[in-house]
Amino acid sequence: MLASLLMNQEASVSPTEMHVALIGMKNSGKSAIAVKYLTKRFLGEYSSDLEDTYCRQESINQMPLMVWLMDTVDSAERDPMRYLSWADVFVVIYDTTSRLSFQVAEQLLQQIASHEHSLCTRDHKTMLLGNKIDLERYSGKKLAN
Ligand SMILES: Nc1nc2c(ncn2[C@@H]2O[C@H](COP(=O)(O)OP(=O)(O)OP(=O)(O)O)[C@@H](O)[C@H]2O)c(=O)[nH]1
Repeated sequence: MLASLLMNQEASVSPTEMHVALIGMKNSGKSAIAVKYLTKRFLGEYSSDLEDTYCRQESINQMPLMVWLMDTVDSAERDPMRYLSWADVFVVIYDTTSRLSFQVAEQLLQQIASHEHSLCTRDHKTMLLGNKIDLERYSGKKLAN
């Protein structure tokens, strides 16, 4: 998923670094996705309630690209500008078995769109990512139409 963002990124001006913010409702799987990107494995145990930023060096067509990944925490008390003013790429994550997490994702997409229109001239990319599809498949739980 992040690799495809990187491939798209190379089509524009070659950047030396990229800021990616993982946002979404609590428990949607942001930390799991960060851990998977960083370690290439799905780990059941990790600390997920801390907000942190990680980096990983990628190589796209032999050009180095430093990817900074902000694993955010869903908290009404924190200022969304911490990621809105920072990220080049927003990955909005929802849990495919939770309608509420999809509604939160919709609100986040609106928040990003209004930030882009009113405050920010930088070019962003935004991706909506449905997570936990394994649960949807095996438990039969899925969002109603
Ligand atoms: N079955 C399944 N479980 C997942 C998946 N992704 C995450 N989980 C589990 O869902 C729970 C929440 O995942 P987290 O990565 O902590 O979610 P989060 O969005 O970072 O949560 P906060 O940091 O509290 O906002 C954990 O128990 C994960 O192991 C997935 O793709 N499939």
